[in-house]
Amino acid sequence: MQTCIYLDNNATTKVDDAVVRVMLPYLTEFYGNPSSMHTFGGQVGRAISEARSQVAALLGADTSEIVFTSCGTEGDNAAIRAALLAQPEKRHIVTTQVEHAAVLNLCKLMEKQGYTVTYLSVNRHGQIDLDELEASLTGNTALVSIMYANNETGVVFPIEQIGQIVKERGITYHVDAVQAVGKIPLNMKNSTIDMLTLSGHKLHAPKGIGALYVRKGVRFRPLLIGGHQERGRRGGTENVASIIGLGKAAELELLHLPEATQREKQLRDRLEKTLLATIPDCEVNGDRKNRLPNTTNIGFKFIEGEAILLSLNQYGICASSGSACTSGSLEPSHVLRAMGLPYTILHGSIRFSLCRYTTDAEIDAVIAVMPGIVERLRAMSPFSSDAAGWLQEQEQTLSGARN
Ligand SMILES: Cc1ncc(COP(=O)(O)O)c(C=O)c1O
Ligand code: FES
Repeated sequence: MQTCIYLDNNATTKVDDAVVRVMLPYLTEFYGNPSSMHTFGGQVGRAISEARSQVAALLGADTSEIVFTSCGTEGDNAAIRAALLAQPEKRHIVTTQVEHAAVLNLCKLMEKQGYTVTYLSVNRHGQIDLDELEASLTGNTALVSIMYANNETGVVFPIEQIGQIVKERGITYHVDAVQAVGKIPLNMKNSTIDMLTLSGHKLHAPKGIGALYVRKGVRFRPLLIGGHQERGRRGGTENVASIIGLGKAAELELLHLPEATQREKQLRDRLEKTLLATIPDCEVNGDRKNRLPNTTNIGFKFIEGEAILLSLNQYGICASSGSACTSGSLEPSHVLRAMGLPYTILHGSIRFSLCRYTTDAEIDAVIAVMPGIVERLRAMSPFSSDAAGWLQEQEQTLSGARN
C-alpha cells in the first residue's frame, strides 16, 4: 500500500503499533463473551475493566463514569437523547452553528420532532458570544451541547466558562470533545461537564470505538436498549478488541500528551509561519490563541482548496478541506461560512492536522512544495489578477450591505 506524508490527523489517525499488539489476542485466542459465567469469558471482562480504568485516567474520571460506544457519533447521539429523554417536559436545546454533523443533524431532526434549537453564532475568529449564550437559556432548556474544539479550525471554546453559565441554571451540559481528547489535558473532577464524547480513531485507536463520560448522578437513558452491558447504559456485546485498543491508546496519550503537544505546536507554528511568509494572499482561519496545538486551517485566496489538495496528493501529502464527512460535496464548509469569511477564503481553505508521529522532514516537504502549487493554480485561476481585484470589490460591497 502507498505511504504518505499524513497531515490529516483530525480526520483520523494511524493506529499505534502498541495498540495493535494488545488487541490481537482478543481477535484470536481470547474470544470469550465478557458477560459469560465461565473463567474464559471472565478474563475478557477483566481486560475490559482495565481498559475502562485507562480511559478514566485520561479524563480524570471514575471508572463507573465511562460508557464504551461504537464511535463519536454514537456518543453525541446517546448524550443528547439521554438528556432529552430524562427531562421530557423541557423542549429547548442550545448548540452552536459550527458543531460536527453528529450534533447538528440530530438537532435538526429534533426540531422536526417539536424541539426548539438555538444555534449560537460565531464571530470571525470562530468564537461564540457568552452573552448570546446566556440570553438563549430559559427554564425550558433541557441541554447545552457544545464542542470542545472545532475539527476544521482547531478553535477551542472556553468550555469551563460556558459550563459555569450553564450549570448555574441547572441545565445538562454535554461536550463533544472528539477533537480535544489527547490534545488538551482534561480533568473531569473539577469540571462543569456532565457528559463528554470521545472517539478512538482520533487518538491512535481503531475506527468504530468511542466512549461517553457520564458524570455520577446525571440522569441517563440508554440509546441502545438491550442487555445489561455497560451497567445498563448501552446494550450490545462489547467490541472487545477495540475497547482493549482504546484503553491502550488512552494510556499512551496520557504518557505522551505534554511533550507531544509541545512538539506538534512547534511544527505546526513553523509550517504556518513559513507558508504565510512565502505565499502572498493567505491567512489563518480561526482564533490563533485558543486553538488545538496540532491544527492549522489556512485560506489561500483566489484558488480552490480542492485543487490544492489534488496537487498535494501528487506529492504524497494528505491534508483536507473541511471535514471528512462533507468532503465530496462542493458546498463550502459550514464552519467557515458561520465565521463570515469572504468568498475567496471560503473556497480556498485547507487544513493541516499533525500528530505525534509528524516529523520535521515532513513539514519541510510541505513547505517546499506549497508556494509552487499555489503559484501554478493562481496562474490558471479565473479569479487571479484583474478578476481578483473585481471580486474583492464585490465582497466589500456585499459585506457593507450586510453590516
Ligand atoms: C468534533 C467531532 N465530533 C464527532 C465526530 C464523529 O466521530 P466518529 O467519526 O467516531 O463518529 C468527529 C469526527 O470527525 C468530530 O471531529
Ligand atoms: S468523520 Fe470527521 S468530519 Fe466526519
